[in-house]
Amino acid sequence: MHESKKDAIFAEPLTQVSDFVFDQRVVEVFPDMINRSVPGYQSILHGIGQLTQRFAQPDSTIYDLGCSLGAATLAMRQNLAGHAGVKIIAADNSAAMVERCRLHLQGYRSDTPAEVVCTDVRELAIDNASVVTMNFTLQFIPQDERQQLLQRIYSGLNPGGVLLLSEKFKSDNEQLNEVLVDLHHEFKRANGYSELEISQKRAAIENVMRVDSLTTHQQRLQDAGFKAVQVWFQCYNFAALLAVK
Ligand SMILES: C[S@@+](CC[C@H](N)C(=O)[O-])C[C@H]1O[C@@H](n2cnc3c(N)ncnc32)[C@H](O)[C@@H]1O
Ligand SMILES: O=C(O)C(=O)C[C@]1(C(=O)O)C=C[C@H](O)C=C1
Repeated sequence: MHESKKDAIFAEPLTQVSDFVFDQRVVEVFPDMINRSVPGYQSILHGIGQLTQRFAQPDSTIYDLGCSLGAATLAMRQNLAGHAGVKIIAADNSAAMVERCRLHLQGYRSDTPAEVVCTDVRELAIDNASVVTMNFTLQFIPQDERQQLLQRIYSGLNPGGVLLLSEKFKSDNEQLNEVLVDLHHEFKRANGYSELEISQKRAAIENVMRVDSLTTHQQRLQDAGFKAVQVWFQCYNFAALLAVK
């Protein structure tokens, strides 16, 4: 995944920055983009693998919602050897992502079947699930539809099943939020992004990626019915939560 082309999508000055879309151009540079943009991305993938090994139930389905190129699917699949009757359904509504994801998964051998479907996750039936992963996807769903989606995920999970939810978030404290945003920008600078790239990317995602506070996420998960919720990873304004049914 690290050997992808370098992300230079926002490197040149744009007269008008359009809303960010997961199109073919993004597909080509996505592994580089996400590794240089999300602090702890590789650690989160590793943790998703570990948690999947623990919580996957025999003869159940595992979901990767907003799978992009299948990084979380691969992390989960590598940890499912010996889990009988488990299959993975990975879903994304970007046709370009889905096409490349299918090719990518073919490059790895596994006994766990993985199907990649091109659909809006809000339309996907979730059933007999033991692990549902949303690795930086909920943030792209309109805020007023997030509760309903979480509710559907909860209903599709078996007792003891888990939701693995990773999100960029904002702090409830305005001053400390600025600190977190600043540390994240420093991280991007250290990874070779220029001020122009950072500010143009920020403008591009502003309207399509609305972030909530961790308090809001925790409250929603509780309201959906999850009996236990735990943050298991955090770096600056990026966090991963484990919610158990
Ligand atoms: C930041 S990427 C996710 C990264 C990926 N999960 C990983 O671990 O590498 C967000 C993905 O969610 C997808 N997405 C956004 N809204 C969606 C929706 N309503 N239904 C399905 N996929 C969606 C985008 O196409 C994109 O591929
Ligand atoms: O680049 C940023 O500032 C991000 O917020 C990163 C982020 C994410 O959080 O999912 C945003 C969009 C995608 O390109 C990949 C990563």
